[in-house]
Amino acid sequence: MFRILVINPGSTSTKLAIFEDENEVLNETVRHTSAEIEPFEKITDQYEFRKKVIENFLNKAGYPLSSFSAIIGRGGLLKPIPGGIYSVNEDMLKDLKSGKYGEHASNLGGLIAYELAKEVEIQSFIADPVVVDEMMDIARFSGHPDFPRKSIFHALNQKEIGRQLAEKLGKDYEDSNLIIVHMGGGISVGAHKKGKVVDVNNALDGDGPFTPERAGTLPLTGLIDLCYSGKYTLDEVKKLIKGKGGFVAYLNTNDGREVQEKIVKGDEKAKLIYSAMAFQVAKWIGKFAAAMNFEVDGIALTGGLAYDKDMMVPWISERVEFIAPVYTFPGGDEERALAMSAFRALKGVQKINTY
Ligand SMILES: Nc1ncnc2c1ncn2[C@@H]1O[C@H](COP(=O)(O)OP(=O)(O)OP(=O)(O)O)[C@@H](O)[C@H]1O
Ligand SMILES: CCCC(=O)O
Repeated sequence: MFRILVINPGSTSTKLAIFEDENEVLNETVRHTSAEIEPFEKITDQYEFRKKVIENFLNKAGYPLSSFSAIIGRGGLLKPIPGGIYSVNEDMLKDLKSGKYGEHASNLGGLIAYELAKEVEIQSFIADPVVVDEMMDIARFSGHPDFPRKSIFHALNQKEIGRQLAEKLGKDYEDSNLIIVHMGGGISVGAHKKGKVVDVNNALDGDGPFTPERAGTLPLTGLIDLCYSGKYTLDEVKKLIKGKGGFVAYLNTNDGREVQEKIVKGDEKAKLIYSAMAFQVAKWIGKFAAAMNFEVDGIALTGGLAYDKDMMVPWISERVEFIAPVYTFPGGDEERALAMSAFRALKGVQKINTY
């Protein structure tokens, strides 16, 4: 029996799971408020904070590190690579630590998996990192050659949910046209055409709907003026867009459930902001339906906000269900997707890639 520890650091949470072969033994989501995260200037500064969360989880669960066969973490901003499982090696560690390809919570997945695995001399992996790139060439244009569009998104969950949605529709993933919307701390909307994510918003880089903690696409001239106003440093502007944008900027929270509670208590501003997010998500779904000539078999809503079946889900669905049937996969299935990659690699039935 293989016992696998799964580490999934998201922008607003750390999700942890223990699998024994294909069976999930434990799964816990530790949520991090914006007040908790804000003091950390860089993602790597969160290393000790997140590692402690994992150690507490293991202590509480009563599983010593030495009882695991392998550790798999969600990764990470790396050079663009094909999907699959990768062992964490020195080159990967260097890129994750330096933030050469950017900063994201999932960079910590590979880093912490490696350090913990080293302590007990077991293998560490990452799988389907956020940089998986299957974009069609026509989608790479932004409008200026200095700014090509990039494929950075919730690849792990989008691929897993794509497969689950295709199965629900009685089709093969490789033979379906799907739109998958992951709504977490960040939001990505992906056009999955015959098993490839041919177009997707860059969820990290001012491209897409606004999110619980990100500004999404902004009016460009206003942003340029702000950059040159002398009021903000470069890091402050970056934080304004990612970390202090979206719900955080409008409502001072990154928690969708808190926004819901405000709405239920009659807060009209909260209702308007929450419905504006649903409106923007629906518009991006329409955009990617056009990217697939409106030949869409199904639409999936997943990520934390897809738990909200009273407001977020119906407010999006009512605008887009004429395109294709809408299904929800609340939360997603990232931990299982990671664990199954590690399981297949340990069994020797999936090739382990070298970064
Ligand atoms: N029942 C719920 N209703 C509404 N919002 C919810 C619910 N449960 C979680 N959320 C919200 O979903 C968001 C977090 O989603 P998720 O856990 O998928 O994100 P994450 O893993 O932190 O980040 P990301 O998925 O972008 O990497 C938060 O705003 C959280 O408050
Ligand atoms: C880039 C995908 C993950 C996120 O939005 O946080």
